[in-house]
Amino acid sequence: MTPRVLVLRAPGSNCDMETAYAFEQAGAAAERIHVNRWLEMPQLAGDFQILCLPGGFSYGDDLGAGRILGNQLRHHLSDALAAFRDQGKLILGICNGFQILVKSGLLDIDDDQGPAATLNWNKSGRFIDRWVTLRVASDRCVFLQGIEQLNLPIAHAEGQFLGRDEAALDRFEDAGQLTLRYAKADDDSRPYNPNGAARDVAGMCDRSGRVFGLMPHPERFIDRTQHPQWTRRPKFDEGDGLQLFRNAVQYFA
Ligand SMILES: NC(=O)CC[C@H](N)C(=O)O
Repeated sequence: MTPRVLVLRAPGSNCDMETAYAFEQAGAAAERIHVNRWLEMPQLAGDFQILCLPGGFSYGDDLGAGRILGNQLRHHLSDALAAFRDQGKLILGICNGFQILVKSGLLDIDDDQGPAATLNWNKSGRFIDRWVTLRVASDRCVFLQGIEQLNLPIAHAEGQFLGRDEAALDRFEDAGQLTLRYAKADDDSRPYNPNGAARDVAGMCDRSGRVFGLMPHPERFIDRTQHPQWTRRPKFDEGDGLQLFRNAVQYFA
């Protein structure tokens, strides 16, 4: 079966086309749909197997990155999203999409005291645009199956993952949710954790492993020529990000 992907657009999304392209390269059929169409017709998600929240600056990052779209999902599309999750489907949030997922309540972050983790401004207080090395830290996440290490670009201002306290981080860790971490690379002397994230977290999943959000951009490394050093590296076939999308497609095979 060819899974159908709903790539959700909102005012300020800017990675929706690349993300739809990445899913198509991996064998899915992707459609970009504006959030206002989904709000008019919540049942339209029933025709899709994967929901993807792409990167960008939804609603201009007003009130904090991802806050407004996260609230729209939480308050106006909660039934449609709960049905989507309960049917065993997949949800992926990339960069701004991760910020939206954190604020939407879909990542099993909230407890009886409210959200136990958030994405804060980068420690440097600046937007950071560079490549990072990542390692997969648990086998919980559907999207990361069979992947150990990745090289991907980041481009964000509000990407510092923080837990409410160490106990909250321990709970996520024990559940295998802190799946993707920034990692040291031998050939790179820059700080390996670019934004000061707690426990080097670059991405996390929900307890089922079917909802996943990450700050780096896998859709920006599909083809090997997208890597800044592709002519100097030993020959390789494809970008590191492609396998992540392929894993999502293969989940429905
Ligand atoms: N690339 C993106 O998705 C940017 C995310 C967000 N707007 C930030 O700057 O933090």
